[in-house]
This record gives sequence, structure tokens and C-alpha cells, in this order.
Amino acid sequence: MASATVDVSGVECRRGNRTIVSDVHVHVAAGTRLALVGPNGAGKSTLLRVLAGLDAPASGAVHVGGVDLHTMRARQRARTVAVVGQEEQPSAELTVAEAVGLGRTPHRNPWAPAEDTERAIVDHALRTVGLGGYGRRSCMQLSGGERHRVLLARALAQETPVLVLDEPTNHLDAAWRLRLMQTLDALDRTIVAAMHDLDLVLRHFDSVAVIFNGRVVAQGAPIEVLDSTLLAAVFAVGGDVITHPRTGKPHLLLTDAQPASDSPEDN
Ligand SMILES: Nc1ncnc2c1ncn2[C@@H]1O[C@H](COP(=O)(O)OP(=O)(O)OP(=O)(O)O)[C@@H](O)[C@H]1O
Repeated sequence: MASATVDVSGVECRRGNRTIVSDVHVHVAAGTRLALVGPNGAGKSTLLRVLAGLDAPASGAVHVGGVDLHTMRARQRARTVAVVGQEEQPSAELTVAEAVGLGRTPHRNPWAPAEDTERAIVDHALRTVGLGGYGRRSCMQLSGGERHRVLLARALAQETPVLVLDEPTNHLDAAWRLRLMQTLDALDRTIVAAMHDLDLVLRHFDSVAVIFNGRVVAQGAPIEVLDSTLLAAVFAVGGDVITHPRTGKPHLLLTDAQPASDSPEDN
């Protein structure tokens, strides 16, 4: 498994007859991490579903490693992109190991019994998300954060060159947020993730694409893109990047929010 480039060219996403996101052009270099950010309802999840191959674009194309994702057969696509959705839950009827083992489906002959190497991959993925001793437990007996870590383990076990994650730090406690980011940092995979925590984006992503009103309004290195002008215009918040006095790393401190508008935007 090697990481792969992701090229999004002229993508438009629709829900029914409504255009949610249009004219998206993004290049993600192999082995790098791109964060999609934007306010609630901006279109991040809608775009991610297209980038994961779950939905077809209304126009434009997504190429992974130079191959059109939406013309791949299902098995090839599942060997190319692993995805964890925002509200996804592992099936309550499965044990933790079975739920993670689903990530191996695209690699296995469905009639073959689980081999040692397959088990080792599942065990390794579980240990990576801190659930090493949980394999035989029912998914029903897990907390919300643990269930989310099962889904991340399933995506890791899928061993795809590309990971698509919709708000992967939601449901996670403070330590696991940081551990997850450090785990993603260490992976040689191309990662596209919708993120609300802009501070984590600043330190853990190579690039950021800002979606606002269905358009990518800015993209580039997080430290350059997430300045106070953009925070005010897109997120309606004040904020500044400061350097941590001990680590020397940049942190984004949000200061205040502008009053909310309560009129839904219908386009
Ligand atoms: N099935 C649907 N049919 C019609 N409109 C939809 C549907 N799903 C989402 N939308 C609309 O599409 C827009 C984008 O939704 P999306 O879930 O992609 O936003 P998001 O940026 O991921 O938001 P959040 O940060 O709240 O998760 C929203 O205005 C939403 O109301």
C-alpha cells in the first residue's frame, strides 16, 4: 500500500435539484493531509461523500492516483479509499474485532477463513486506537468515543492509500483527539478530513480548503489561510494565531463570535 494523489477537478455536488457545492478544484499530494473546513451546512460532508466515491458528482471528476474514482469497480474503490462518516455507527450485532475485520473485506476471498495475517492487521489497528483488549466485546457495550475509534480502526485495517474522515475528532476526549492526530501524522497515507477544530488543523494538516456558501473560497497552508480576516468573514469569529511559549508551535485562539443570523439561506 502506498499513498496516492487525489485530484478534484470542477466537482459539483447536488442533493435533489439543489446545488450544494460547485466548482471545486483541489489537489492533494500523495501522503499529505488536507482539511476541509467551513461553517455548519457549508457542504463539507456532501463533498466528502463524493471524494470517498459514495456519491457521484453532478459534474467534474475525482482522480485517485490518476484513476477516476467513480469509474472504479466497488472492490477496487474499497481498496483505494476508506471512509468514516460523521454519524456512522458500527453494527451493534458485531464484536469489535468483527466490525474492524469488515475493513479487510475488499482484500479477502469471501469464502476463505480468516488467516493469521488478517487477524494481525485487525489487532494492530485495534491497538493503534487503544482498543487492543476489546476484540471480543460487543460493539453495543462501547461508549460513543470507543465506537468511533472502532470505525477508525476499520478504516486503518482497510489499508487504503487514501483515508476520508468526516470530523474524526468528534466524540473523542482531549487525549484521544491529540493521539488521533499524532496517529494520522505518522501514517503514510493521503488524508482528507472535514474538521471543525481549526487549532488542530493548524498543526496537523499540510493544507486546508475553506468551503463557504458551496464554494472553496481559500486553500493553501493552514498558517497562511487561517488568518483573522478569513476567520471573521467565513466563521464569524475573532481569532489570532499565537506561538506557544514552550513548544514554539502555532495555536489558534478564538476570541469572540459575531451574533448569529437566524435566517436560513435557501439557494
Ligand atoms: N439529503 C439532503 N437533501 C437536501 N439538502 C441536504 C441534504 N443533506 C444535506 N443537505 C444540505 O446541504 C448543505 C450542506 O450540508 P453538509 O452536511 O454537506 O454540510 P457540512 O458542511 O458537512 O455541515 P456540518 O458542519 O454541520 O456537518 C446544508 O445546507 C444541508 O441542509
